[in-house]
Amino acid sequence: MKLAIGSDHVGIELKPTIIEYVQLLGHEVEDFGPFSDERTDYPIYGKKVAEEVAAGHFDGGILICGTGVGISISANKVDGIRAVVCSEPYSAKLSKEHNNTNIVAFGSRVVGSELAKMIVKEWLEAEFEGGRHGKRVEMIADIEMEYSR
Ligand SMILES: O=C(CO)[C@H](O)[C@H](O)COP(=O)(O)O
Repeated sequence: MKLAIGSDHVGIELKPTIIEYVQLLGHEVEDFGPFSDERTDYPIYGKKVAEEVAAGHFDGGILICGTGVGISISANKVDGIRAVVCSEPYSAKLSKEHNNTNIVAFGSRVVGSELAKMIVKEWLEAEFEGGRHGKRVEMIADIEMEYSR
């Protein structure tokens, strides 16, 4: 898979470990910043990665901030994005199988590097099941359409 990754100043510490890990799993990954640990604002990077994924330039995205919450909320504001914030691998796996998530997020203040790797691995290896879940994901898109300007 071709993946986009981004963080904020809190998530930046964990980011190289995750980049190295996904490369080890055989994926290609591009970092959309930040590139220093100077305090910054997570919506910048949530939006950047989400736009890249929504445009079809990448197969999926990985986002890291302190909790994973702000950066995933920001990503979810971009049309076509279904970002999940996870602190355990089960939800990561099911979020792909049932909800066809295209971005996984987590918090570097919440999970350690080993748990983060497990979350990423489960998410990358899972596949959308379609069927009854397809209809529900379409219903999410309908809500998005209803509220888009
Ligand atoms: O988790 C986050 C957003 O959900 C951010 O990483 C967190 O809010 C950053 O806080 P601070 O500026 O105090 O380091």
